[in-house]
Amino acid sequence: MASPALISESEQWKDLKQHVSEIQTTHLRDLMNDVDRCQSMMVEYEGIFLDYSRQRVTKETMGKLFKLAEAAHLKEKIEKMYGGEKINSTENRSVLHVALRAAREKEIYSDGKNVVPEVWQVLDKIKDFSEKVRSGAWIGATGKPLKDVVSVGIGGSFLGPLFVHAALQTDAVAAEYAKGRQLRFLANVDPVDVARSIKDLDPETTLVVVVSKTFTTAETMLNARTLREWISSSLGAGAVAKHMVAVSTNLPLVKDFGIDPANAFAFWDWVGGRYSVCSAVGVLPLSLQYSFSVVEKFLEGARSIDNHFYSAPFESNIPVLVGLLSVWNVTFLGYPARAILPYSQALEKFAPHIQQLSMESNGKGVSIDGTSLPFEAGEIDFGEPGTNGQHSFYQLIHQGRVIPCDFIGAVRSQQPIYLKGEVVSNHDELMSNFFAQPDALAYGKNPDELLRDKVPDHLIPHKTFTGNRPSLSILLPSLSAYDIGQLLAIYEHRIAVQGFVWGINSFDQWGVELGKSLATQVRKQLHASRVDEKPVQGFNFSTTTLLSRFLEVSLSLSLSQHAICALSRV
Ligand SMILES: O=P(O)(O)OC[C@H]1O[C@H](O)[C@H](O)[C@@H](O)[C@@H]1O
Repeated sequence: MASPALISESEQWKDLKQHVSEIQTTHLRDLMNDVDRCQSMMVEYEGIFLDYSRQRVTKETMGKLFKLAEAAHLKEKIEKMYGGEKINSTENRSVLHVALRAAREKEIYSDGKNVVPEVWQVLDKIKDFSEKVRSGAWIGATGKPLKDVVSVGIGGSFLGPLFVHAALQTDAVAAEYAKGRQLRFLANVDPVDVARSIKDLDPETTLVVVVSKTFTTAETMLNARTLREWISSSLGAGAVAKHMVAVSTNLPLVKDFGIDPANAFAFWDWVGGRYSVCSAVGVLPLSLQYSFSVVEKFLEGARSIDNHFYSAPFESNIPVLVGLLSVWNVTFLGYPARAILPYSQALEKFAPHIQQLSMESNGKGVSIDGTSLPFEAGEIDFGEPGTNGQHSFYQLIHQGRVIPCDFIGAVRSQQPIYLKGEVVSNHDELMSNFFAQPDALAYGKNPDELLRDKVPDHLIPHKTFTGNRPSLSILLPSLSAYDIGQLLAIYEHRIAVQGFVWGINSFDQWGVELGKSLATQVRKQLHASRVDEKPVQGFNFSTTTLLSRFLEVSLSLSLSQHAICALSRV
């Protein structure tokens, strides 16, 4: 029998819908008393411990979710992805970020061609180039070694590498390799970001890596031209060849830009931007900073999860479990958001990366066949490292809106401190919160308990915690490059699981196009008004008013003065 066009028409979906009312009668306070249930909701893989007992699910719910996964052909979809089928059907592309971290001898095909050899060709090239730069064998135009790197890119060409960089910065092994070197990122087209990214850097000792899958992204290309100007105005146009390299799928445009194709690092259209951190997009800048050997460990970590995701039964498959739980929370329980709460400062850029990964992948309103979805897909991701978040937005999570939370912690700190005379080490202090918060959310505090605590009557409603707020906990052994690779891959695959079950295309992003094309119209208008004093036209009343005001106030600055201002500040 053919599958229904929409997963929401399946019996398994309807069954879960009905099951919601049963779950609504439960409270986590009671569910947590069932040790057998809790035990069944703990999974371990290579020292990564997942505890999802604080989700609003019973064993029966999980059984129904596994049946839903079957109805959605989850296993087949995963196999299609790994098999290089063009599952990104609106762009007619394979989705093969798993090939980016495949072992050298592995075979993964796209369009009938094993892509692994070319992946390793680029990885070998990165290893060779990064070793040359790091050892001083590759020198700048004035003969000095290049110790600083500015990686210019935005979106998927920025957020993943930034997350990994932030995480490796305090890892003892990685930090040792990074001594005396700096890695910075330039993403925003805001000239303020240009100024920040090159503050106190010397073009003579700086290498600029332009990272853009398409090599057409307006922000990145203007930033790249700006840094090209920064280099050539100081060292001469000939210096660009020694101080600028590129990562892209569009090598002809790299050449047109003036970067020697020999210094271009390729990737392929079967790598989505937000899934590209394991391509040269992340591997090149990170290898320049931390050495290829460290980054290779990161790739190996991601690979271990790729194998786990592909082969583990759903009941013990971490990405599948957390993906199904998110589908349950978003679509069946109606919780629109998810908080990413790493109890680790090293993971401070994890939530921003997951925001793009998740919201650009699953923020869709139609099924893969183009049918409007009669249910909500995608979720609002946000987060901050604990404990900072506790002193900020946790109030809302405890007593306001219900937001399923991901608590992420590590057994070992990257930077342990134990002060003599303190009750616990600094890491144990941090982790006390990691263990306490999920129970506070699950159990809450009821009026009877407050009465027993002699809380005055008028404060009881204010001090009551309803509890029954779902969370899951992921405890990693440590935060080495390997662990970071694993964490990344868990979330990449989790998001794919969600999209596969919802029946959407998680690998396109048409929703970002409209704003871009309207910006092109505005850009033309700004140019015409500033250079030829043309009036604002073709926009609605509000935009015309706002644009005219912007132009009137700033028109006194001519275009050339703008250029001078920007460059002098640079
Ligand atoms: O790497 P690029 O081609 O410069 O693209 C950078 C980013 O811009 C686009 O608008 C997409 O929304 C992102 O998915 C992409 O990562």
